[in-house]
Amino acid sequence: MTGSVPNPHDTARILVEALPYMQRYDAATVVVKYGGNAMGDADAARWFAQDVAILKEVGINPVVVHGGGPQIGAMLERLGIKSEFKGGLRVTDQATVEIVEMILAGSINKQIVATINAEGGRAIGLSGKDGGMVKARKVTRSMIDPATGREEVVDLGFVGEPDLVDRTVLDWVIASDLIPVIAPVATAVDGPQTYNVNADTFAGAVAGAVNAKRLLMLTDVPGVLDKTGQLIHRLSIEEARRLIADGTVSGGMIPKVETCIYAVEKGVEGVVILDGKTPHAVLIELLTDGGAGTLITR
Ligand SMILES: Nc1ncnc2c1ncn2[C@@H]1O[C@H](COP(=O)(O)OP(=O)(O)O)[C@@H](O)[C@H]1O
Ligand SMILES: CC(=O)N[C@@H](CCC(=O)OP(=O)(O)O)C(=O)O
Repeated sequence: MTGSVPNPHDTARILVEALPYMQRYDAATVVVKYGGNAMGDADAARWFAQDVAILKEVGINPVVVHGGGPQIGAMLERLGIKSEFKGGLRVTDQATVEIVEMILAGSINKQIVATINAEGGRAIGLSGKDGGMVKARKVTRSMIDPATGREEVVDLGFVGEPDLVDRTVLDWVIASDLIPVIAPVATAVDGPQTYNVNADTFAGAVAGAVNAKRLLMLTDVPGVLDKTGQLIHRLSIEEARRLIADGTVSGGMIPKVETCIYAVEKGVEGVVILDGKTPHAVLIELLTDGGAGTLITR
């Protein structure tokens, strides 16, 4: 940022240009999934926090769901705990789930809350456990074993997917001047066991439950890329499914695109996968013509 003072006329023009967008999203809920790879440096964290605080201030209701995959990975490595991903999901034993909760619901959640608050917002940190918001069931996946070529069921341990979302607490928070910031850990449907939930999947479940108008998925790539590395600007659900099936979409992008499909089917009007490291990505996407990334719609 330069230190130059903006011309007041330019500021007024910018605000007027944003007016139709503010009206379009007035009182709407927008779920923003803030991926661990999108978090970047202190400047990027501040831009994100400013965007979220401004949205709330102009009458839009942001709900932040955050990840932290790389940060969990770094802590597991420091502790000498081996970790592997299968189909984009972290295999999670009891020791790992304890670290996952510590990093997600602890340090990262509080860091995001503190940064939003430092920018004048009023954020409150929650996890899927709070208020019984999200109950998870164990994920079962069958995958092709590369060694044998045979399909087999893989046990991912304490990896869950949202089974029930109770929106009661979220509704209270959304109706207040608080901005909810949610870590993707949940309890089991049938007891207090902690489950590690992929943050994309979690964000999709929350967006569906609160009838969000938009779901923004902030990551570290410009959006969904085709086989030649070019950005795909728009995708239908069918096209998105095809990209997963033919392997164009792989790794961490799989749960992201699956989530987009789920959210659109649940009635979210549009889901956008975009680069969260570009300055003010959220504001530009919602309040200007300059939206970037991949828009997935019906
Ligand atoms: N077709 C694709 N287009 C874009 N990214 C892809 C694609 N296939 C796989 N990826 C990978 O998915 C990653 C994003 O997922 P992930 O690392 O889980 O991000 P986040 O932490 O933001 O959730 C990208 O950095 C990229 O390496
Ligand atoms: C089951 C599973 O894979 N959980 C994820 C939760 C965090 C996450 O999803 O973070 P990002 O959004 O930064 O990728 C993990 O353990 O890394």
